[in-house]
Amino acid sequence: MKFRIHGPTQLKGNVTISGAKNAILPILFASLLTKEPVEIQNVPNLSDVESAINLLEHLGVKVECNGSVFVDASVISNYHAPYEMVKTIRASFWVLGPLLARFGQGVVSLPGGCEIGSRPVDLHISGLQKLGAIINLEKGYVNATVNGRLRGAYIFIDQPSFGATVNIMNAATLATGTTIIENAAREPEIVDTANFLNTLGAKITGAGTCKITIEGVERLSGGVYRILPDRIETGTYLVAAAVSRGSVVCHGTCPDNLNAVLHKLREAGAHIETGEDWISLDMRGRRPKAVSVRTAPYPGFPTDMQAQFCLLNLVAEGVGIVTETIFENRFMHIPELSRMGAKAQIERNSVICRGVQSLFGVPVMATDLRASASLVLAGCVAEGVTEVDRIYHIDRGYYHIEKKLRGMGANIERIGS
Ligand SMILES: CC(=O)N[C@H]1[C@@H](OP(=O)(O)OP(=O)(O)OC[C@H]2O[C@@H](n3ccc(=O)[nH]c3=O)[C@H](O)[C@@H]2O)O[C@H](CO)[C@@H](O)[C@@H]1O
Ligand SMILES: C=C(OP(=O)(O)O)C(=O)O
Repeated sequence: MKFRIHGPTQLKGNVTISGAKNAILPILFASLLTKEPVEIQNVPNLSDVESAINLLEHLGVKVECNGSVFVDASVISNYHAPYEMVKTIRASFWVLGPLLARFGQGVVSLPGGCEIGSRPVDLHISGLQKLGAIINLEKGYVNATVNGRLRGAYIFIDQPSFGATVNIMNAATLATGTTIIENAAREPEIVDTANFLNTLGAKITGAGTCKITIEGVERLSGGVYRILPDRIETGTYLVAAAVSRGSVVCHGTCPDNLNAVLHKLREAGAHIETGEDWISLDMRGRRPKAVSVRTAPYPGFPTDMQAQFCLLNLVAEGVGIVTETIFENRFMHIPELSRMGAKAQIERNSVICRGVQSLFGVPVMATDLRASASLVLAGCVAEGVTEVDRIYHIDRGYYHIEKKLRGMGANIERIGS
């Protein structure tokens, strides 16, 4: 499958934002913590969600998708997440905490590295060990058990890892006593996961700050929960308008979760207004100005918006430096954008972007989710035809990107089988 894009187009229009990928995935796995039925609303139709559901079904969970996603984890027949499934979706490592907490056992493949870096899971493992888990690494698998229930503990995470915070917080909901996670990640999706669990009767406070307190409960109930909007999808469509000198209104989003991104877009010359659940951006026909960004844990500038801002700088007026501090190999879009005429120079974990007036269309290869998004947006502003190959990466995290971009006037079609 490829996207074929004819450009350039000044993108203008309205986009409705879907539920957040990085919230639905931890929440789906957290549903394992209760034997009562759970209904999750506003679930984005993404291949990552499909992969997560496949893994839950492999464990014996009943899942029904019918507008909402209904999860019934009353009975589990399997505690084993095989490599074949974990490698397709790294987030599946989040089954470990819930399996241990509710069933006292879990065997999960080590996820290994991926396109953007080595992505270790040592902080997940040491956190679960502090909760009393006995963990052995055997032939690429994490084999974890606990005698009785997990036990609440004080856990200082060496760096504010999103993934480790989720795994430890979820596991601690069913532990005996109180767990404190210090130096916790603060992403809105952590807050969403905590809110979901609290809806089911968990006692989590402090999510969204660097100190999360979890008072363990014996069991969780069922419930209904609505996923928060995707802030990275929102940011991507805002950049789509910015790089094409166009305008967009993103509906059904949460402006408060995008402060760092909106700040940089304003610095780039965008006129931005926000309401309770919408954001509008208007370039008034002007070319963006280059901005320097440095990725950092939330509320800093998100690593998941880094590729899109590289593109912004590469078509902007001036020179911008983009520094990636979270993942060591997240510049795979740069060689592809250079083939489209961009002027970029990678120096260690920074890329110096010298804006050019226009890019030209060529065949390019998507390498990871956000890199793919930057290539698709580049295709929309480039002169001529761009073909973006390997778009399964983009389907992991963007629901119907071609339809949403067509709604903004893009000439983009999905081709091939
Ligand atoms: C800090 C950050 O921006 N995290 C992003 C990252 O979360 P994700 O959970 O993928 O990554 P982490 O937040 O866990 O990683 C942050 C840093 O900690 C390191 N690390 C992590 C776990 C561990 O056990 N050991 C270890 O050394 C990682 O290599 C990385 O350098 O991707 C998610 C999905 O795109 C985003 O929603 C998160 O905002
Ligand atoms: C890197 C991302 O996701 P994942 O952690 O699921 O690979 C992302 O959402 O940009």
